[in-house]
Amino acid sequence: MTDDNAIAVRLDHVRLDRGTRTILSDIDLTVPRGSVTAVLGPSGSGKSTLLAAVTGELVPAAGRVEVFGREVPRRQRELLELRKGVGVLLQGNGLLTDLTVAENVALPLRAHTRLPDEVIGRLVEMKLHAVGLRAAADLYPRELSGGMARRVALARALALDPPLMLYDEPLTGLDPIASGVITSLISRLNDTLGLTSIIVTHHVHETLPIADRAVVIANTGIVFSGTPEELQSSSDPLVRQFLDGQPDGPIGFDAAPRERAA
Ligand SMILES: Nc1ncnc2c1ncn2[C@@H]1O[C@H](COP(=O)(O)OP(=O)(O)OP(=O)(O)O)[C@@H](O)[C@H]1O
Repeated sequence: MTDDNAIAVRLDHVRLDRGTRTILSDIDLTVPRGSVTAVLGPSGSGKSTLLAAVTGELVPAAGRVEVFGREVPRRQRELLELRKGVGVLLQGNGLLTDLTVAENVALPLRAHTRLPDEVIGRLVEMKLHAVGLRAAADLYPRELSGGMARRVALARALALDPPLMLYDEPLTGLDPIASGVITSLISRLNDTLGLTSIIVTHHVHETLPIADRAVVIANTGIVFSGTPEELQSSSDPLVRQFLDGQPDGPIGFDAAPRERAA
């Protein structure tokens, strides 16, 4: 247990394995409440794996993961309770195609609350308003652009008013304008709703302007942690290779992450 209310997420000496492979090891990370933290790193470095440890989907092989001062529980019932407080926006949006936009956003409210239809309707309207899509309530996902679909998924992730938002590659597949809309929405929602946000991405240049903290993972560990300004001015060869997109250097882009003895 930590008594530090200023911390939303804390990883303490965490090791994360997938099967017999160690993906991340000895990870220490603190995410301050109210902040936007960008978790950056090359493809396959373990960014999504890190998020899976925060949602309790992946149990750490070693160490401890805390969300709002509580260790991420292993028992299903407690885990479900924790997950109600964690909004997750996945790359694929996960919208159900035979439901309207409003019905998609209502899903978490129907699954986790006993609110009357009328109240759910009002809440859905508010969430859609928050992402600028109130007028799209009766459309079906196939009628939406990629950027609109991502915003609907964002409204749905916000449905239960989670204090913590996790974004897994929120800009993938979006054009620069839609990317700009999503990044400014993430930032605005974080500030106006008093959330804490973790954004996992390889879109460094689009994400850093809205980030308070940046973390770079590579070669099974955290190779940088600091402010976006510190990141940009870092002369660490690993960090530079990643930021400048150089194929040769200390990060083996094409190689599978190194195996480590457990
Ligand atoms: N469910 C799983 N079972 C086994 N291996 C997995 C699983 N999920 C991910 N991995 C492996 O773990 C490593 C890290 O994957 P992860 O998806 O966390 O990386 P990432 O940094 O998010 O990559 P990307 O940017 O490509 O999504 C990869 O080598 C991947 O193949």
